[in-house]
Amino acid sequence: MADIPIIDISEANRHAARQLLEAATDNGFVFIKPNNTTGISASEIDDMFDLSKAFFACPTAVKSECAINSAASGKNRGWLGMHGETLDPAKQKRGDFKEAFNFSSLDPPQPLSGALAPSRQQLLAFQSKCHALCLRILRLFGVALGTDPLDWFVERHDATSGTTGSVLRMLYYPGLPEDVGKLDEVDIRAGAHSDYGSVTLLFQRRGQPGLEIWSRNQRWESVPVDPTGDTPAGDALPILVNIGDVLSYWTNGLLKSTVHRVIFPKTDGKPADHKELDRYSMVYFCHPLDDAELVSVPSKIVESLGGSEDAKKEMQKVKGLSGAGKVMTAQDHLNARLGATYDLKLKA
Ligand SMILES: O=C(O)CCC(=O)C(=O)O
Ligand SMILES: [Fe+2]
Repeated sequence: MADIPIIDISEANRHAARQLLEAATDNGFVFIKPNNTTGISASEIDDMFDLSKAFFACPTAVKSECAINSAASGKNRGWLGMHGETLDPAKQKRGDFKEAFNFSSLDPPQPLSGALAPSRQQLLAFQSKCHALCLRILRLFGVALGTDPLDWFVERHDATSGTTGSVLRMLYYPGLPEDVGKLDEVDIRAGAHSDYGSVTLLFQRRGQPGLEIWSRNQRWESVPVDPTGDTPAGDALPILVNIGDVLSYWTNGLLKSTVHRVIFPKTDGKPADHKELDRYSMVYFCHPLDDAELVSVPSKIVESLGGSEDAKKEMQKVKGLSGAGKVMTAQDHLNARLGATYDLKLKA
């Protein structure tokens, strides 16, 4: 099991900022203790999972009405069918064994079909609560790093002052679709990748494991669904938070954007073929404003501790994407990353 701490980020915990920073510089993953501070209740999360299940159960023709990257949905919004994305193209022969639905609050509103059609307000409310939680976490990182100003990260995520690539994503990994035949060794539910934005929130379900991280011990370690082991039924599970590439770039690699993947459930070390081993998860990918620049955050701590050799290599890659002499923006970076994992050309 991966070593991922559970942190209480309420005012009552005076050490929250330091604890968050420690986790972020270690494995780059942390659980947030559910309480009133997160602003997201157990029933709101359950309702979202009910909605997700109902949507993915709709006929393909219905889901296709809001297909991802269609002219109607717009870029990176809408429904993505089985194998529609390949998160680790160097390794995978087939795309990810998953379906997804990406929702963003940008104008014009994206089309919603099937079970989602009457639920726009619910999606908007949930995504805005996720964003508020991310801002709280970003504020704490600013405090922990002594950034100048302390809200340097927060200011770059102020959704009232520009557009962003932030997306709420529902994910469905079916047990084992009947038509796939035998699984190949490299077949995977979600290929190894790091997240592209600043902070990611992940909501998981009891009894539906599968997430693994490439830990500081240089091996795959599984991430628990309930890290306390005994969260009472009906209570919210801790929310998983991980650092994305942008927050890593801003901090010269001090905060770790850790590679992770989702594997098929196994019995006796082999992929299981039980239909009941579906996995549903929900992710909020928090991104900075499109025009935010990928530069180092003003912080003495980042100056003195950031800039490991690995981080420098990563930063060079990003600089390579932006072209000579030009500072890359969050939008340039996101477009480059999305373009590598699926076809971004808008279709009719
Ligand atoms: O479903 C999961 O647990 C993780 C999904 C994920 O890592 C992603 O979509 O970026
Ligand atoms: Fe991810």
